Amino acid sequence: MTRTRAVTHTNGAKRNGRFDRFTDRGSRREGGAVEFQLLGAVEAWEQKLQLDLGPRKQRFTFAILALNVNQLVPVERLVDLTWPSQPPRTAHHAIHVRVSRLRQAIRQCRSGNNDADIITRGSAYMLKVNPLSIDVHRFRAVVAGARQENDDAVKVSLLRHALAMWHGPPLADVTTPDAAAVLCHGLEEARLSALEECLDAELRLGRHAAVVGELTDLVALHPYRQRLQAQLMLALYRCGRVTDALDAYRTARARLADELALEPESRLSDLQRSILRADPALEPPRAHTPARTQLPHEIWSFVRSDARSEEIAVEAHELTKWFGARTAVDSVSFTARKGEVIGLLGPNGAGKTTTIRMLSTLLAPTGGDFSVAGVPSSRPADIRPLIGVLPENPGFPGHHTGVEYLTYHGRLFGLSREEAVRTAVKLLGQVGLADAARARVATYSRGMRQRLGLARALVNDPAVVLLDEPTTGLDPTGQLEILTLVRTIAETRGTTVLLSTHAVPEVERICTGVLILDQGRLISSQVMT
Ligand SMILES: Nc1ncnc2c1ncn2[C@@H]1O[C@H](COP(=O)(O)OP(=O)(O)OP(=O)(O)O)[C@@H](O)[C@H]1O
Repeated sequence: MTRTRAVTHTNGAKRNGRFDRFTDRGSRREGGAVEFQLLGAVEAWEQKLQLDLGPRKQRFTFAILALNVNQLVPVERLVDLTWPSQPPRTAHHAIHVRVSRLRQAIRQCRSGNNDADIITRGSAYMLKVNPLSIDVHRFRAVVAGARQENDDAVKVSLLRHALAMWHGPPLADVTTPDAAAVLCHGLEEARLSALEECLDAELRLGRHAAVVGELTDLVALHPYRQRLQAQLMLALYRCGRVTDALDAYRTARARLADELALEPESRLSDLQRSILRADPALEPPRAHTPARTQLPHEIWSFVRSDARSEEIAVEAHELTKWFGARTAVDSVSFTARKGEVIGLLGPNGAGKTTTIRMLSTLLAPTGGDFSVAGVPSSRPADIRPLIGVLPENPGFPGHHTGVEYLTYHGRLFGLSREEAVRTAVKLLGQVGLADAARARVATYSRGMRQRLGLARALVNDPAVVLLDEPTTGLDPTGQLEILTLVRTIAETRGTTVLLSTHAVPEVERICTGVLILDQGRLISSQVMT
């Protein structure tokens, strides 16, 4: 028997990277604190339950109090903001009623860690709560924390986490964009700056291929932001698309001249000159050495899903499978902990798929056993809700749209129709398929289908994701996209990933540990540094 423990990171970014970019509610951690959302629709959530904050105008009042959390807001100010031109005679009374109802709603769910309350002082109101339970304030705190980070991988994960708190324009369902812009002064600029910083860090990490598409879209949306233009030029250049990089410069310069009568900033013109002379300084950096996060504990504890990095997610004990006289998997034992990405590496016929299929409960082991999140393999029906699986050749019904397909799977896991649709839309956004959500799967490329398969594997918010050769058949860009997604899933959700592959570079790129199989036996295990 070979007994292996594929753990003990030296990689601080991966070990600490349990921020829940993919669980869009940071509050879904233990303790049941309520999370208030202003970035998009104005909502309140306690775990997976939505708290009713009342009709639109009542939620608008709440939004003002939440933006000014722990500060007294005079009722006059609430009246002015609610009725900018001519308040009705009953305005004060109306605000009073709204605040009373909001107070009731908030107090109703004062379970667990929720200590939110609205207090009255004279003719002013104050929402009293930890500011980090409000997404706007948490966004700013996480971005500020990310700026202190020296490790670009951690910086990127934090910034992506912060950016994923945005579900739409601030206060989207309670007021007009103009009024929201006045109330949320500087917030959109803060979002764009965070995005630019994140993309700079991605480029420093050598992830130009992964971000070039995102940058192309961003430049189209924000044609006058020269930092984005420069990032796009650099990404294109590093992808070997020198002509496109120079075209991007020409387009930017022409647009600035025609529409704003401006010359490009030196960052653009210098970059263009560097590209023309193939300056070696533009080459992508070498692999980076991660450092420990420096995020302050208070913010960190709001960001990551939990601190139990030693929690065992999968434990296999002498796992064995025979097919007749053939031994496909032979006494394989290992442990994988929460948030690890473990590569199952080996040549054809090594037993990778059979191992994945046993852990997926599709095949019963001939010998040995395993557990997932503490549930033993003798209870496969209880394991299934804890895992997400992307098989080697997943079948997709081409006539369904992406959103229909994921909604269907969400329903299979017991989500209400509304929850299933919401989950489907959220996951499609997270795997980069938002634009294709309503297109039929038959029209998806192979890379898009693999991303859809990953989204499907996440529908039930699993503790463990099992991926069988997820990059097979993809071009290098598609491979990189899938690998980046897989790493992000582990870093942001704390999900444990077991991934089978033939490819050593894939393991080197994203795995925290590797199990090497040959002829069914575990011949080596290593922690990746
Ligand atoms: N259903 C089956 N019936 C009989 N033999 C099987 C079956 N499934 C797998 N095997 C055998 O078990 C061994 C391990 O196969 P497995 O598919 O797990 O390997 P693998 O490492 O995933 O290979 P590949 O990289 O080619 O997918 C092989 O010798 C294979 O022929």
